[in-house]
Amino acid sequence: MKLYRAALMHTPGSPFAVPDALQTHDDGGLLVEEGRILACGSYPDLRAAWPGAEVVDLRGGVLLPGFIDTHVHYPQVRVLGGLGMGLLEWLDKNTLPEEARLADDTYARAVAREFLAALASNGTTTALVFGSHYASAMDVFFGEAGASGLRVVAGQVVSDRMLRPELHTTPERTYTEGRALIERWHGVGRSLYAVTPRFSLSASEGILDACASLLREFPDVRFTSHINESPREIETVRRLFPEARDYLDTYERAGLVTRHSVFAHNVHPSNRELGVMAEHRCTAAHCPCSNSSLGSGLFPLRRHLQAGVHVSLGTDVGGGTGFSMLKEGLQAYFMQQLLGAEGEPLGPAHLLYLATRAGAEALGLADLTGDFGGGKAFDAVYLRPPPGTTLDTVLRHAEDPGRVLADLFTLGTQADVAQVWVGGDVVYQRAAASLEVSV
Ligand SMILES: Nc1nc2[nH]cnc2c(=O)[nH]1
Ligand SMILES: [Zn+2]
Repeated sequence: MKLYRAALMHTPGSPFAVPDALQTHDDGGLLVEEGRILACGSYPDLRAAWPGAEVVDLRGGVLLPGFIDTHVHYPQVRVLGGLGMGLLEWLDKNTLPEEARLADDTYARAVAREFLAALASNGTTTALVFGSHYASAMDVFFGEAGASGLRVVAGQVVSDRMLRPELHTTPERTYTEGRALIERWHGVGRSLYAVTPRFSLSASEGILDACASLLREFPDVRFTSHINESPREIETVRRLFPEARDYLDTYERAGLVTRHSVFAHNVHPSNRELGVMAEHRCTAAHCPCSNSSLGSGLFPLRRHLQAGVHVSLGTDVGGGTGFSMLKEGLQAYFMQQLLGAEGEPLGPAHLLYLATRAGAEALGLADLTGDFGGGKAFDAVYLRPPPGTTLDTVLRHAEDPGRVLADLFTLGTQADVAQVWVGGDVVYQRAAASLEVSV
């Protein structure tokens, strides 16, 4: 039994629903046994109640629940930085040529390792991962994900039009390869499967129906895709699906809008779409860095909240600008500021919730991870800025926990991530002298 001692913060509730959702302990303790949290509270109280527990002294930094990235592309880590393009040009010129390279398993393995290492070193402990178009690259990915210790929900991406021929499949292969991957990997270790048509623009009704068949056969499997990202994309989908009422309807008619569905972006939704999403309790994964970089638009967070649609956060690497969920939270804040009177004012508690607990809820994993509640897995990120950095200076002068959290989102980077745990296992440790001091 270990007692981790640090300043700690988490959001067991939603700050969009309750005013005191942020819980903090300046001198906090987390009691952990076999990777599970037994208790979370003030260190002196826990120390008195469990005097025999081994103390891990992490004072000087802040312990947060591990970040949960609900939209990130495994094959795109090497093509980050493709600036100056809108979505469709960016896919065509920057991204799809790289995705085709994952036909080679050796290449795919190197990319998978880089990708998983980047998640862990940024403090992300759970990710909903858009996969590769190649089934063999997904076998490689799930193998590497198991070795990394991270929680991943991932699936083979499927498309049968409008991309490039080597990335296209058929409804039949969608079903047979998807089924084989689910049987091999869903529920194995910390991995789950997500059925993943790329977007309706590149999917025939046949492909969407094959995806629905998989979901009917494996009801516990998750679903993810893109929606309502850029005006040109939306217009093309309208032309490709003349019968559909709107973009969501292309998925809805196939039976793909469920509690297990996570739709990335949704920057330009209609009120009807928001109503249906709320009714089916699916999630919009907001990706503010990507929406800014690709010029997709300003996410209408308030309209989602007013309609009752659940919202989580994603980095959308490589349309986004990196793996940091701290940066993503800050960009979400910026975009609501830029919306003026239509923006939803976000405080640090909202940013922490969006980066952690909201993702766990989106993925149906809120009983397992996303906050430090008793019985949950010890999935955590320890942020400790190197001495002399601006964040280090600012934190020394922060007057209350809310301000500490705001400072972490404003100034925190990958360099401030000192250690990361999943289920009590260390999955990342910054190269330095050991931070664990047992007393
Ligand atoms: N941002 C983003 N949008 C997409 N829509 C279809 N594919 C993609 C992708 O790879 N990135
Ligand atoms: Zn994406």
